[in-house]
Amino acid sequence: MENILTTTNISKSYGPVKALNNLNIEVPKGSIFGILGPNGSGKTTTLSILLDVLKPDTGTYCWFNNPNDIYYRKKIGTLLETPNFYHYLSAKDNLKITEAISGRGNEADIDKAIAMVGLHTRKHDKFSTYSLGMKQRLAIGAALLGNADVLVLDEPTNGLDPVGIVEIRNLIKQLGEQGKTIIMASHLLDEVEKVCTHFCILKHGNLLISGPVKEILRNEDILVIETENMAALQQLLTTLPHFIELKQQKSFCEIYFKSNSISPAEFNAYCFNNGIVLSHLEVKTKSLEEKFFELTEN
Ligand SMILES: Nc1ncnc2c1ncn2[C@@H]1O[C@H](COP(=O)(O)OP(=O)(O)OP(=O)(O)O)[C@@H](O)[C@H]1O
Repeated sequence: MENILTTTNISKSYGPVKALNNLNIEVPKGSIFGILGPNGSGKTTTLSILLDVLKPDTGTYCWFNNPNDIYYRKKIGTLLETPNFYHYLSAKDNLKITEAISGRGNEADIDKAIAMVGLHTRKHDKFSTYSLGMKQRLAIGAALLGNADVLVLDEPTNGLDPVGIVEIRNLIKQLGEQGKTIIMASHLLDEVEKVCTHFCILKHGNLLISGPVKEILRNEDILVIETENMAALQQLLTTLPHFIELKQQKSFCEIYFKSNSISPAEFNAYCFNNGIVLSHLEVKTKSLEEKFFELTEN
């Protein structure tokens, strides 16, 4: 898959604080790429460098596979902090002002951007009458002006109520389906898991992991089972080469295998043929939360 962005060994310090340490990430075209990390992990520093607001101490980055593309910023819409819209003006008039100040887009783009963020029927209403989610959708609309191919969003659901959060998450997914590449910083595991196709995790400026959400969360298969014959099962598991570990919960247990090593049907048959009857068998995907704590604790 073609990459929209590649970074090579980017480092940045603020005095004694190493905010980024040799960051190497690749963002595939058309992905929704989450930059995940706790407060102070280097997310905003990363976005600021990628948008040329801040210079890295060392390292390089390349947008659109073309290091000589001097117009690349025109193809990137950004939402780094909430824009100051005029409360007494409509969505359309606010975006006209944004367009005039930024020089991005034209009249037709404004209507298109408003339609893309689902504010078409409210475009003549005053900004002050909008819900929080609508206000943030308009901010994303402003980032879309000029028909940006890429959106860079810093914590796009910060400060929103639950309804607003759902609105923004759905909008980001829709824009991804329409072919936009979206790079978003977030400290919410759940958000990244629900919205992103790819992600990386930063901690103290170090990259812990990067790649497709599905692959990272699927490098182990977990089977949740119940049986009355636990002792025999434990004995049997030691004979399976791809068995990793067994975690005993209250009434059931979780069995970890290397990825794609045994299907649930094969495991069930293997148990049955060895005299062990399973009263429950279910496949579990590791949550991003489990993976995150596993990575950050190591
Ligand atoms: N202008 C600055 N001067 C000094 N230190 C800074 C500056 N900006 C950031 N830092 C430090 O660099 C580190 C990374 O900060 P950064 O804002 O990039 O992290 P973040 O992951 O975006 O955090 P948050 O989620 O809180 O926004 C932190 O330790 C922060 O205190």
